[in-house]
Amino acid sequence: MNTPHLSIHGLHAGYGRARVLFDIDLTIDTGTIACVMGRNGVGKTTLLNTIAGLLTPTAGTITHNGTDITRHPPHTRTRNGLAYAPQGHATFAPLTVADNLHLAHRATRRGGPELIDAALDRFPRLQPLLHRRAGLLSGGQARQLAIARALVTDPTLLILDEPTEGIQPSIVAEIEQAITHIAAQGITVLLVEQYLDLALRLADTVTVIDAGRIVHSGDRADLTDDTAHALMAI
Ligand SMILES: Nc1ncnc2c1ncn2[C@@H]1O[C@H](COP(=O)(O)OP(=O)(O)OP(=O)(O)O)[C@@H](O)[C@H]1O
Repeated sequence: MNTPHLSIHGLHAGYGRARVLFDIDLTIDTGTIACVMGRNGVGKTTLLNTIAGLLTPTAGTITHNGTDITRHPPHTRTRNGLAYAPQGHATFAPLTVADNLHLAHRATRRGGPELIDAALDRFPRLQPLLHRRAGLLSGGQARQLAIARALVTDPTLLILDEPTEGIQPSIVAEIEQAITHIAAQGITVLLVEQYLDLALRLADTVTVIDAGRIVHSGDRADLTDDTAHALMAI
């Protein structure tokens, strides 16, 4: 039996008086890929931001690796092995690819320089671009850099918000392969993904959110593609 790596209980969150998430319960086992799905604006990014510590929940608890991190600031969560690649191009545009990786690596003080080599092995497309400014990368290259930046912090939990959004198919396939390898290394992956087919290929568990509440949560293996499509059409 797997050990729960991330446990969320009774989580409520929002922005001021705008309440967005209601009573979220979610448990993710070590080394599995959990996919959170739902239509635009249902609260997926809000959930990830709350887990990463960018937003303080109004109620509930978040436990990572056995530690209650609900009130921990984001940098403490990162030092304890949580890495977050947010939506969009989460890189420092004026810095080179190499400097982006070194900066992220130094910030956490977890592991040695071999982490940078390992991240580049995972995304070989970045290797010849090491001296290019991140702001000059294509959308797909920037997305790979954002995930590589998360990887060099030596995470035990990798959180990815729509890693394939707006990206050409060949790079989507590379990102899919990288996520599979990352989980096979024992890293737990929490993924928000709008592209249903990709999500269903990658996921061990699927959680569907609608209007800030979980409307489905379970093993991917127990979900037929038809049911998945029906859930996403809610
Ligand atoms: N900073 C903010 N201040 C106020 N309201 C916000 C803020 N960010 C998001 N919201 C609102 O919270 C709700 C949930 O947004 P969220 O980004 O979490 O949804 P989502 O499911 O990730 O959608 P998408 O797929 O479009 O990213 C939406 O109604 C959104 O307008």
